[in-house]
Amino acid sequence: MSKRTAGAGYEYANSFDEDRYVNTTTTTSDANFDAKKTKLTLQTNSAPPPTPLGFGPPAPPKPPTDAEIYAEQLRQEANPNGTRTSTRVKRITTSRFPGLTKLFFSETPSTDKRLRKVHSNPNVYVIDNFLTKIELDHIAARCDLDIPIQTDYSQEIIMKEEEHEQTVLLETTTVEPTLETSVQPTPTDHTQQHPPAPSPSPHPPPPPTQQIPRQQPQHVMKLDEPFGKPEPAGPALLPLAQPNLQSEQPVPVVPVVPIVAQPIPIAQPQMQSFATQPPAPLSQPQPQQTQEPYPLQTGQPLLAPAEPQPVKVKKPRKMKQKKAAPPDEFGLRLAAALNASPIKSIAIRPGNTDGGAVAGAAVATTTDTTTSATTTTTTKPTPTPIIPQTPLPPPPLQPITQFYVLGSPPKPPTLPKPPSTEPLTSPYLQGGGVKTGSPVKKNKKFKKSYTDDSTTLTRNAEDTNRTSTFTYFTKMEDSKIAALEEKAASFCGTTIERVEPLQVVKYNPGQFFGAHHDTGVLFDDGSVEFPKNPPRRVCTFFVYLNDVPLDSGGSTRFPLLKDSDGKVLEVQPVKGSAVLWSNITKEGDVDPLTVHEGVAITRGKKYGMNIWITD
Ligand SMILES: O=C(O)CCC(=O)C(=O)O
Ligand SMILES: [Fe+2]
Repeated sequence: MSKRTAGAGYEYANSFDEDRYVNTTTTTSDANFDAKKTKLTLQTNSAPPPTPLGFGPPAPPKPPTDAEIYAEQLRQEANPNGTRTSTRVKRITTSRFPGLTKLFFSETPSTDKRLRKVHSNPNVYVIDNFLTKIELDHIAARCDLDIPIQTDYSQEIIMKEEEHEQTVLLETTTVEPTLETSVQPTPTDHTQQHPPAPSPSPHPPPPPTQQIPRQQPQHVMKLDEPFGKPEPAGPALLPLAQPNLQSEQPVPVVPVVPIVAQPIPIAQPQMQSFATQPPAPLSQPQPQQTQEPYPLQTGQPLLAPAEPQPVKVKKPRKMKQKKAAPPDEFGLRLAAALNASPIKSIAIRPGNTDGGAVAGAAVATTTDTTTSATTTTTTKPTPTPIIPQTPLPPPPLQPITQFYVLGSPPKPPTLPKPPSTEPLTSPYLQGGGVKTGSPVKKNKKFKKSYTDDSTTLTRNAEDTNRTSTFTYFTKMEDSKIAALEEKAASFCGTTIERVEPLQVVKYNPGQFFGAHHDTGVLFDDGSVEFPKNPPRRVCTFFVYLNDVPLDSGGSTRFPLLKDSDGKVLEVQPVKGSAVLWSNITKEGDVDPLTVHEGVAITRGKKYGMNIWITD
C-alpha cells in the first residue's frame, strides 16, 4: 500500500515540529499500517468507483532502487527485531473542545449567523467575510501578495513607520540651538532629562554658545532602539520652541513640519551661525555643503532645486579639515527618514517618548505649518536669505537638519536604503505581549512542498501531489495576526494556543494541491493514517484571500462529500471568506471524509490561508 501524500502537515513538521509527521513508514510495516488505519467508508449508496479519489492501480513490482535499499536499512536500524515500534493512536478527546464539538457534531444546528452550512455529514461551513479588509490588506502586504489593497491601510502603516523614524530623529537631534535671543531659560533641567550617550556619538552636537547653557550631549537614540525607553517627564523640547513662537503659551504638543517640503536653508545660515562659534572639528563648514546639501537618495530634494539663487558665501576660514568619515548607518537612516514621503506633521509629547503615547498622539494637522530648523538657530543676518515659497510663520525649533548636516559627510556617492528586513520596533505594533515587527516588511518566501516519495522511497523529494507553494506567519507575529488567531479560535470555542502558525498558500496558473487530508496521511485506498500523538489538526479554516472566477478552476474540492444528487462539494474562492470543517469525527478519530484538494487554477492566481486548530 503506498502513501499517497504526506498530508498538509509535512511542511509544517519541517518548520514547527520536526517529530510530527516524520517518517512513520520507516518504523512500521505496511501490515501494521493497515491495522492502524481508519478505513474509509464511502458515503455514496452506489458501489464505490474503483478509484474514488482518482488513484491509479498500484505500481508494478520493480527491482529495489538505491533509495529502497537505503530505506530498508533505516527500517532495520530502527526496528531490528521486526517488532512493532509504533504506539497506539490516541484519539482526540473531543470533550476538551466543547465549542468545536458543538459546532460540528451537535444535533442542534449552530445559531451563529455567520456560519453557512454547506454540507451536513460531516459538517462543513462557509463563513462570509471572515477576514476584515484590514486583515486582508495586512496579510497581502506582509506576504507581498499580488492582490489590490482595498483600504488605505498600507498608507497608514507607512505613515506610522515614518512617524516612528521622525520621532526617533527628533529625539536624536534635540540639539540646543545657538540662540542668542531672549530665550527664557526653561525651568527643566535638561541635563537630567537626557543622560549622556553611553558611547561617543558619531554626530556630535554643535559647539556650545556662551549665551545659553547647553545641554549635555544629547541622548542619541539608535533607530532600532525600542520605544518606551524611560524618559523623565518634562517638556524636553519646549525651550527650543520659544524665541519666535507666536502662540501665547508653549503647548505640549508641537507640530512638526514636513522636512522635505522646506526650501531649507540647511547649510548656509548654519554655516554662518557656526562660523561665529568656537571651532569644533566636525562642525567646520565645508564649501560643498554651502552649495549643495547632503544629497538624498531619491524623492524630493531638501533644497528647492529649481531656481538656483545667487549664493554669496562668506568664505570659511581655512582650517585643517578632518577627512569626512564614510556614511555610517545612522546617517543613512537619517537620510532615509528625511527623504521619506512627506508626512503632514507629528506631535511630540514632551517628556514622553513612549512609543504608544507618541503614536497615540500622532496628529495629522496641516501641511502649511512650515518652519525651518536652522533659521531659528541663528540671529546673525545671513548673506543669502532663503526665500520661502509662502510667508513662513516664525519657525519654532527643530535643529534636525543642522545636526544632520554637521554630522554627515558631503556628497556620498550612493545612499542605500536601510535593509527592509531589519526589524523595526514600531510603536504601532507594541502592546499585549505581542511580538513587534514592521508591518511593511516583506520577508516571506513562498516555498515548495517536499515529501517522502512513497514509490521511490526517496526522502525530501519534490511533492508531486502539491505544486502550489506556501509560507508562514510566526505565531502571533504581530497584533493583527494574533487577533486573527484569536478570532479563529473563538469561532471553535477554543483558545489561541491551539492555533497553529498561520500558513499562506499561493497557486500560480496550473498549480494545484492534490487530494490530501489535513491531519493524517492519505493512502491510495482512501484510508487515512491518524498521527499517533498531538498536536493534530482538529479542524481547518481555509481562508480565501482573493476571488477566483468560476471558470478559472481553483476551487476547494471535497471528493467524498456529495449532495443527494451525487454532486461533489466544491467551494469557489471568494475574497475574505473561509471554508471551515472538522478533520475528526465525533468519536475523536480521524475523519477520512474530509479529504480535499486545491483544484488547479487555470489562470490568474489563487491565494489562501490555512488556520488549523490542533488538539
Ligand atoms: O487550496 C485549497 O483550496 C485547499 C488548500 C488546502 O487544502 C491546504 O492547503 O491544506
Ligand atoms: Fe488541506
